[in-house]
Formats: sequence, C-alpha cells, structure tokens
Amino acid sequence: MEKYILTLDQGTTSSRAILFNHQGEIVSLAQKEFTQIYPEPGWVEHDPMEIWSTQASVITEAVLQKGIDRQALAAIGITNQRETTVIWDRNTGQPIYNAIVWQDRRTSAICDQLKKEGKAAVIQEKTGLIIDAYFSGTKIQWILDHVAGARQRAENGELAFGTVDSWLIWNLTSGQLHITDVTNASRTMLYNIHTLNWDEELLELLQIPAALLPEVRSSSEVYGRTSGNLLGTQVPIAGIAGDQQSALFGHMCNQPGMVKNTYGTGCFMLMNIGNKPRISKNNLITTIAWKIGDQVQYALEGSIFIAGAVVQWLRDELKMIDTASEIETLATTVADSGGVYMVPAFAGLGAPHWNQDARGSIFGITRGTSKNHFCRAALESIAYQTMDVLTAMQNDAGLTINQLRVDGGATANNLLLQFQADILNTEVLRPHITEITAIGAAYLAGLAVGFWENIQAIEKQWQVNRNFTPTGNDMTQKIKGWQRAVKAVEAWTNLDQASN
Ligand SMILES: Nc1ncnc2c1ncn2[C@@H]1O[C@H](COP(=O)(O)OP(=O)(O)O)[C@@H](O)[C@H]1O
Ligand SMILES: O=P(O)(O)OC[C@H](O)CO
Repeated sequence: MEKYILTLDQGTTSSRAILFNHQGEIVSLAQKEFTQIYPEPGWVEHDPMEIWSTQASVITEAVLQKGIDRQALAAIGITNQRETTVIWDRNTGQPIYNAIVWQDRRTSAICDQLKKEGKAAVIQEKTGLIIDAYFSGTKIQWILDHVAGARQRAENGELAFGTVDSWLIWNLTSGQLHITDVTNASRTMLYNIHTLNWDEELLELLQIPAALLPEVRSSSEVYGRTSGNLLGTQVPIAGIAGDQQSALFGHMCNQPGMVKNTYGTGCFMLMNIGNKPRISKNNLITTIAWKIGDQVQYALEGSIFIAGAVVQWLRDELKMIDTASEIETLATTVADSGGVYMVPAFAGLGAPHWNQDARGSIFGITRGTSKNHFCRAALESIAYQTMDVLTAMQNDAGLTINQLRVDGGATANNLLLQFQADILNTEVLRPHITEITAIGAAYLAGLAVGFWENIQAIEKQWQVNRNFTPTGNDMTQKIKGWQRAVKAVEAWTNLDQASN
C-alpha cells in the first residue's frame, strides 16, 4: 500500500490538512477558514475550540472523505502559526481565555516597562529575541493577570500553556501529551536558546509559573500517537515546527547563508546561520531553525507584520479590488506608483524598525492618484519592507545574498516578485511546490519514521518554477522615497508620544 505523510498546517487565517506522497506531491488537501476576533483596536484573538474543530474537520476531510485508507498514514507532522498563546484547564481541556494571537498588541505597555527596566540585553542574550508584544511571554502574563483565579490555578499546576502546536497535540492525544518543540519554544521569550531550557530568571521576571509549561522536544522524533478518536487508528506524531521554520526546512535551506522569504499575511525572512546562535546587531531576531537528533540549527529572522494583509485590506475594507489576484491586474495598468508610498504599519512596524506604536500611512497622493497607483504602492510596500530586512540580514551576516527562495500566497503575484528582484538586485526563486510550509513539517515527520531515509533523499524535490532576475533598472530614487516615508511614520509616532 502506498503510504503518505499527513501535515496539519494551522495558520493565522485557516487550518489545513495536506497529504504528501513519497515524491513530495500533494495527494489530498482540505482547508477551512476560521473566525478572527477583534475585541478592541490592536487586539486579535482566536477561539481555541474553533482552531481545534476546524483542524479536526479538515483532517477527516483530507483523509476519510477522500477515501484514503487510514492505514496508509505513515506519520503526522505539525506546523503552526507561532507565538499565539493558549491556556487551558488540564482536567477539563477547556481554554480559560481565547487564544491571544501573535498580531495582538495589548501587552505593548508591559514590553515598554521591561525595556525601561533595562531588560532588553538580557532577554536578547538568552532568547535571541527583541522585547515585543509579538512573543508569547507577555501574553501569558496578561491572561494570568486578567482571568479571575488563573494565577493561583497556574501555580497549583491545574493549567497548561501552549502555542498552537501544543494545543493541537493535547487534543490529538486526548490530553496524554503536553509538549512543544524547540522552534515554538524559541518564540515565547522564556526559552534559553543556548542551554535549550526554560529560563528560570525570565520566568521569574515575567511571573510565569513553570508548572504551566510544556515539555520541549526536538522537531523530528516520534512523540507519541494520536488517540484514535479522530481517525479510528493511532498514527505516530513525528514532526513539529513553527510555520516559518518549517518553510525554511521545506525550502531545503539547510546550509548556512541560505535564505527564504514567505509572503503570507505577514512576511517572514529566515536565514540559516548554522549550529551557533549569533545575536543580531541589526535588530533581527535569532531563533531556533530546527533540532534533528541532537543537532540544532539556528536562523536569523526578520518578521514583517503586514504583507498580504495589505492586499486583504484593499479588498475587504477599501473595496478597491474584489479578489486578491485582481491587485496585479490593476497595478500592471500603471508604470509605477506615481510617487505614492504606502507604509502598512497597521500593527506597528516589525523588523528591523521594531516600533510598536507606528501606524499605517500613505504619502505622495496627488489629484491624479488612482486606485491603480494605490494597488501598485501596496504591492511595492511588501517588497520594500522585505528589502529593509534583507539589508539588515546582509549587514549581520557580512555577506551579499544573491538568491532568495520564496513561497506563500502572495508569491502568485508576478509583478510583486519582479519588483522584489529589481529592488533587491537579487534573484528571486519561486519553487514548484506551492505548499512549502506544509512540506517542511512532512519532511521532519517523514525523516523520523524512515519514510525518507535522509535529507539527501528529499533535497532534489525542491525545483524552480520561475526565476525572477533583476532587470538592472536604477532603483535608487524609489528606495530613497520609501526610506523617507518610513522616517515620516516614525516621526509621526514620536510626535504623538511627545504630546502625551
Ligand atoms: N495574487 C495575489 N497577490 C498579492 N497577494 C495575494 C495574492 N493572492 C493571495 N495574496 C495574499 O496572500 C495571503 C494569503 O497567503 P497564505 O500563504 O495563505 O497566508 P497565511 O498562511 O498567512 O494565512 C493573503 O494575505 C492574501 O491577501
Ligand atoms: O500563519 P502565518 O503563515 O500567517 O504565520 C504566522 C507566523 O508564524 C507568526 O510568527
């Protein structure tokens, strides 16, 4: 019987289940969107029960409804939106609060306070991270401080914390396993990426009881088996990685210096930096790329909070386009953005600016500006933000990056990728495999159960679909315009703070 690896790809806007065969081809795919909850400006929540129910339903759809024999499942790999924080009752399995999503800014003030107390250096040294509301630590603190009785129950060991991988595995195993992997742990601001342990000093600083925390495992091993409730059989769970690390692995960026950028809701650029954690001098973060056996690989990362989301904004809020793909049609009708610059800092600016209070702005509008220019400026903003991160990465690594591997929903857009190649003066390579994030977790799981013998056996599956080469046009003035726009956004934020 032909065997498959099942990946659960639990993203920010949808849950997916994808079955891969030995050649890395998609045999079956099911996807379900779920509710985004915005209780207050700057807050973003998900219902953990809906995360689980959509994930469970796509699993059954991709396997049972497609007529796949459940005995054909060699293993399950899990990849997930990172940092998003769930706390649940160990006895009932019920969450005590909604999941606080990575985009949520409610803990900015806690982060400012930590910075004022001079904690930035110690946190960066231990965790590789820059203090920001993005990471899980302050989200956990917030839940413990705002849900009645939560802190006491956490201290009594009655509650469990997990990122979404932990939450899914808890449910898949009917509460038998409370685990996470090193990649997800490295996004909490509580995990020491040098010693590979939860860090006692940081737990104390953020007042988080150790009893809440999951056991941290590697990214590729048999952790346990599903309970059988869902699929009627016990399938090994054998791979876990946060979605961006999973994409780095899916792109087979397994040598130091290799870089990928994923263009989804946000944009996430990761560079493999080998087996030593190097702390960034250019406002990037250091994160664990994966752990296979006892080998840990690290990555530098630049996280951009708003990328494809700016396209959704033009579609859903401004109603300038009906579908995401229409943006390319409209943007192509004009030669350039007509001097318009859009800085989509809807959730603050991420790397390398790290300005929690920045907000979106548009510059350079004239009477002749049309929605086509808006569309073009929105796409260009994704490429410019990527340029800022890549520049920081090159400075950190002391090398010129001449190849960028890309994936994610927005890479369907040829105009965006050509502009990206031009603005970076770097080759941009889009692979054949469209589900790079999911295949990374499939590889991690498949390696653990011997479905694939070793990395060499899967490396060849990554093939170029299209290579966007720089046209060589002089982009200096355009880049200057963008830099001016970012400066103006920061100045506007500072003026606001000065008047308070
Ligand atoms: N043709 C397109 N041009 C630009 N952006 C697009 C296009 N198609 C989809 N997108 C954007 O890609 C994002 C979805 O990509 P995906 O990789 O599924 O994201 P996520 O995993 O973050 O949910 C959306 O924000 C959408 O606006
Ligand atoms: O779910 P995505 O693809 O938007 O990814 C979210 C990131 O993991 C957040 O750090």
